[in-house]
Amino acid sequence: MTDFARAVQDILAAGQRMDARGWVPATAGNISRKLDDGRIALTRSGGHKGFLQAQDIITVDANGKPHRPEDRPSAETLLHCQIYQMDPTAGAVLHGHSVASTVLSMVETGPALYLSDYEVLKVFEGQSTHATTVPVPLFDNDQDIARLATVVAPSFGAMPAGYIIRGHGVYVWGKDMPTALARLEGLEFLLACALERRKLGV
Ligand SMILES: CSCCC(=O)C(=O)COP(=O)(O)O
Ligand SMILES: [Zn+2]
Repeated sequence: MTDFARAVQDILAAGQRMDARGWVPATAGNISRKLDDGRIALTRSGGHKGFLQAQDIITVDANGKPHRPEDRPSAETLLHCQIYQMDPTAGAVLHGHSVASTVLSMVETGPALYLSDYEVLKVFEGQSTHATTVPVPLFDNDQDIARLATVVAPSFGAMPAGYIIRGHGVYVWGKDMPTALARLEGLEFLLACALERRKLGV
């Protein structure tokens, strides 16, 4: 099996898993996987990410240019390319639109959400104890993705859990698809906990 064929399998399975958890409503979300030759396999723009088929996965270069000019890659391709560029260890990127990330990022007006004292924090890079605080940067949403990328850029290096676009959703990555999925599950679990605590007022 080729690396591209494996990447297609990874992306289809990730889409189904994210859909099962309610993180990719309607046509929301996008998913990518870096290939051994440096190309990026990612989802086409539009379509439900829980029902992806092999033909819904295309390849772009490191700048987001599709290898086949007729292909229309995800509208957020540049954010995927930026992550691969800023973190050379990244092998997969996941973007979802969960209720918790959407609501919390609109309620919190500061520059970040802070997650403290949860055992699950250990799912993130470099974390070995619950007794810590992990910041999740918040960036205002922008339909100009290139401009949004320039706003996100200075925060790379300080984002062990990924980041959130306000009122939009999360970006998470990892060295491979299983690692990216584990981090997404960890972050979404913690955001759900934070949302519950806000509802309880504790
Ligand atoms: C209805 S979701 C709006 C677009 C978006 O935020 C998204 O994640 C999906 O865009 P894509 O072009 O990757 O399908
Ligand atoms: Zn989105």
